[in-house]
Amino acid sequence: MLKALIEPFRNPYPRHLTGESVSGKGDTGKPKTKVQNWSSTLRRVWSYLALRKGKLMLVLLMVVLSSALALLGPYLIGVAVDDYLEGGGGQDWVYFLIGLAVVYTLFSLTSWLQNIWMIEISQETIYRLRFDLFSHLHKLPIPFFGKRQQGEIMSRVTNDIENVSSTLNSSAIQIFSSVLTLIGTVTVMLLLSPLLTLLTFTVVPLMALGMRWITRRTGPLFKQRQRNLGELNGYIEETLSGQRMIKAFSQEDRAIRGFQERNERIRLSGFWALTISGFIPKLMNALNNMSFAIIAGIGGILAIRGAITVGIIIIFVEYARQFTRPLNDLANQWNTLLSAIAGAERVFEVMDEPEESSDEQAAVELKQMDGAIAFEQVSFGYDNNRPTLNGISFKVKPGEMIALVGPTGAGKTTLIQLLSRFYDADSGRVTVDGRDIRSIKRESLRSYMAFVLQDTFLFKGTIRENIRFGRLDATDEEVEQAARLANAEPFILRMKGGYDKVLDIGGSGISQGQKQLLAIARAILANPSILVLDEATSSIDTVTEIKIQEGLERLMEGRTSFVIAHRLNTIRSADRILVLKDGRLLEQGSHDELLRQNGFYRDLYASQLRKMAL
Ligand SMILES: Nc1ncnc2c1ncn2[C@@H]1O[C@H](COP(=O)(O)OP(=O)(O)OP(=O)(O)O)[C@@H](O)[C@H]1O
Repeated sequence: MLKALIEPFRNPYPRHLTGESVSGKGDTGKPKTKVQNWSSTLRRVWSYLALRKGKLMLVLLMVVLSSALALLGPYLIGVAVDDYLEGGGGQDWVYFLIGLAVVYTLFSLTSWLQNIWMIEISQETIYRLRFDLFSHLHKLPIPFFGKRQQGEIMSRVTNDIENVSSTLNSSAIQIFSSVLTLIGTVTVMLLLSPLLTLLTFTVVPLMALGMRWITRRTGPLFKQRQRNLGELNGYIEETLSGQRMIKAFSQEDRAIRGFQERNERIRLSGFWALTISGFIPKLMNALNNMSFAIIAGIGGILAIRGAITVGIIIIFVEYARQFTRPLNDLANQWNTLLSAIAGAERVFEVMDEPEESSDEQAAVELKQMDGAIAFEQVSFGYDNNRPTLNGISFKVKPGEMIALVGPTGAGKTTLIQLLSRFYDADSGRVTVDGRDIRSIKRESLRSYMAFVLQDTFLFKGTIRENIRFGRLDATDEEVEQAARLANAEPFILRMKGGYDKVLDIGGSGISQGQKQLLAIARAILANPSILVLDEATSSIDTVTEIKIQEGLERLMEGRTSFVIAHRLNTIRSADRILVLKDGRLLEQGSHDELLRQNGFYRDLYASQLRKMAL
């Protein structure tokens, strides 16, 4: 009902043109205003707001008061005029003036109070919501992140929450106050003069028709402009992230031309959309003036006939303005409200994602781990129809070094994911020190493991902090000792600032090899019982490679290690090699044993040797 009433008054300017933030898939700038489940989303937003129920009631009281005071002001002016004309002689003017001053001061006070209290409530609500969302994200299982783009998740924590926040701050209260003002104005108008009220309303259908006529034309143009804008954003992102490639192939001019074409399309659609919608304020003004003319003209005749007073005409002129303002406000806030509810829904969608299944009731904390591992007939598939690992069985003694080899997609990484319980086996079991890993608390299991991956993640922070990530309570001395063992110290000390040098996100200022050395230092500090190494495939200079090798050997000493191996010398020195192909464990044994078997491994090894020789 409300929606139908305000629909024609909706602001045709999409919010990105008016500088407001939009929710949605971030870079496309496309607002997502489709709400799937209104009632449950609103109920959940309410459950957050209700934590400040008392304050909220005070805000609502202020809204009611300020709306009533907004009605009272013009009414007092009208009464004052009548009083003067009816021979009051003006003696009461002082009282009316004082009355008006009190009304408008109270109006400002109540508006100000509702504003600051609502800011307090909304900021606290958003603070809780953001916290709940972020902590929930950290409890979600790895497959959740595999299924979604990082940017999309980010947009929920930032854009969507921001959207809810800005709506709670202003729109929610404004909508409530607009509805009250609208109801109040119409009621008082009807009480004063039903005939004049009807006449004032004659312009409303005209306004609605005019707005509809214009927005029907501008709507598609704005949509077009939004699509063009999304396209341009995508293009900018693509060309910026592909800068190296563009420069390497001297494609700068082509990139600029591509930008120009898209930019031109936005200019054209924007020009027409804004030009046509520019008629709206003019139309509203003209019709407003028309309503004033009707009130003054017909009101004048009615006043001469004694049906109404001049004061009532003045009240009507003011109320007519007050009547169209909330209609416009409501129409403009409607988009914001829809977008915020959609944003809240997207936030709750993530919060409804099931957490990483909780540990079994009987799951235990490990006091220590020797590092004996067994896979017993383990099968697993990312999707149910296609097994990625099939009946894998092997045993590893504590301290053994196992090389995992096999063609790309064979299942090497998946096997490690099962060992660290990022995923659970569909059938069969994985044991550590003879205990099914499902009966060990995940956190406890992972605390005995460390990973040195190809793509070492470095945080924005000092080198010292980055190494300390391996064990947060390590002393400076322990951090430096780990860096020395990892062979990382010489390069750290050569850098300006040494251990206190601040690294950028992703460690953009240091080389691939140096990142690996830091990762090794981190793992040494963690002192794990089980170590997982994913050897770098990219070429690293020989000197760094020797340093990495030495660091790794020190790291692996006395620990059970799994190496996803690409280097021949690693493979050769492994205690045992597991050869995987198409999710099956094809062969296992030492390098010499496998060569003697004359099977798949021998072919793989021969092809590696050929590559090295080239
Ligand atoms: N998150 C995932 N969802 C669905 N399928 C996946 C997922 N991760 C890997 N796969 C698929 O599982 C199979 C095994 O992948 P896995 O990463 O374990 O192979 P790999 O032997 O480590 O390969 P590489 O040497 O290229 O890293 C592949 O077919 C891969 O496409």
